[in-house]
Amino acid sequence: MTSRPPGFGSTVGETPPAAGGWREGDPNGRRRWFRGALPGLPFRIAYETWGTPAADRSNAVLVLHALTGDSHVAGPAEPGHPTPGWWDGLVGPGRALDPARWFIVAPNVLGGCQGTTGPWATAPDGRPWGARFPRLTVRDQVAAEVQLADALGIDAWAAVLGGSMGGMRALEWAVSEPDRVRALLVLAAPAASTAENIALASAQLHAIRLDPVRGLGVARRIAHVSYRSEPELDARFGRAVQDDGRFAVESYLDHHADKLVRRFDPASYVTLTEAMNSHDVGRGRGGVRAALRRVTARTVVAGIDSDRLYPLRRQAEIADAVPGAGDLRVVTSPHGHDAFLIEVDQVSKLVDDVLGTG
Ligand SMILES: CC(=O)SCCNC(=O)CCNC(=O)[C@H](O)C(C)(C)COP(=O)(O)OP(=O)(O)OC[C@H]1O[C@@H](n2cnc3c(N)ncnc32)[C@H](O)[C@@H]1OP(=O)(O)O
Ligand SMILES: N[C@@H](CCO)C(=O)O
Repeated sequence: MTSRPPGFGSTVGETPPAAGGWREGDPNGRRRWFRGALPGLPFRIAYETWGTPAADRSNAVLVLHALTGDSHVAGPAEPGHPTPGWWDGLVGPGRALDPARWFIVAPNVLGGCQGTTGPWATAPDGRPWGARFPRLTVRDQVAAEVQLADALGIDAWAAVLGGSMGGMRALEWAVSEPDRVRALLVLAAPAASTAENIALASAQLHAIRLDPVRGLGVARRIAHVSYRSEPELDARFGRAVQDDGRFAVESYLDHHADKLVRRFDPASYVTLTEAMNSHDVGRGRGGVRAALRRVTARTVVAGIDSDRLYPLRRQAEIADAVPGAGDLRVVTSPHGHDAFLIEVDQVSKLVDDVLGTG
């Protein structure tokens, strides 16, 4: 964790949280908070759980969300939370994550804006953190989640599951805390963010620094193109033009931008994007391959055949280096990176295999 360079984010973090943000309160009666501290950063983590912990906590599964996700893995849209659970189809009786068997824990990431401490929150001096919020790494985020596990009495997770940014944290958990992760699913995530990932993020960060609110919309448009595949966009929208004169694909991106701006904090988006840029499990550990050899979890690594953000070779690298990981698993989908949210049947099968319930 480092403080920001002088001048960083002069326009970032001064915006009030967007109206309707799911930052406070307990709208679904399941959200809980844990208070912890990293050096210079007292924090709270909002989390939701499903199911009942076994006396020895041996049935605990950690589910980690992606960039704009949160603790609401399952359940309907709610007041203040305009989207249903992001893996709603995976949680429930008879589903891959059955609360009758598993104690499912889903925290909102450190630096996020859906209940957990982020730049939107109040600093110890009583003023909003804003642009003073420390720069976080994925390792800091996992360190905070380790404190949550300690508080819940979970010595080792039966499984840690994550897609995209959640997959980065899942992998970091398995590398930094190998004794505490018995099984691991890394889905559509890399061992380290690549030059292209950082380049795409750079354009998004510049947009937000120019104008936090409109910039967040631009950032989402840039990002969303990378979340879908070129053939899909072509097949769905082609060159169609709407009555209002916009290309249909422009209108589609406008829609996703508007939705995100209404529910997400620009400064959190910056914090989380910078954390993803920091992601490199090999840093200070002798490189990626050496770091991945630390993993002792029963591991399933999966990618999506149409993912252009984290192409399959990024997951092949992980599957190749993690001891006993076996072959890379491939989710077949036209939808690109977002398939980790969309292809519920295929992802359920992966979760079954990780949990040994398939
Ligand atoms: C990790 C996380 O979990 S984040 C939380 C969930 N994720 C998000 O909200 C991220 C943003 N959304 C997405 O990434 C995707 O919508 C997913 C992955 C959730 C779902 O993907 P899909 O089912 O393929 O939805 P798709 O991307 O086609 O978007 C559908 C929306 O676009 C709208 N849309 C489609 N075509 C157009 C168009 N030409 N003009 C305007 N809007 C359009 C639809 O009306 C629909 O709107 P709604 O979501 O408000 O109902
Ligand atoms: N749609 C996903 C993509 C990033 O993985 C999100 O918004 O979190």
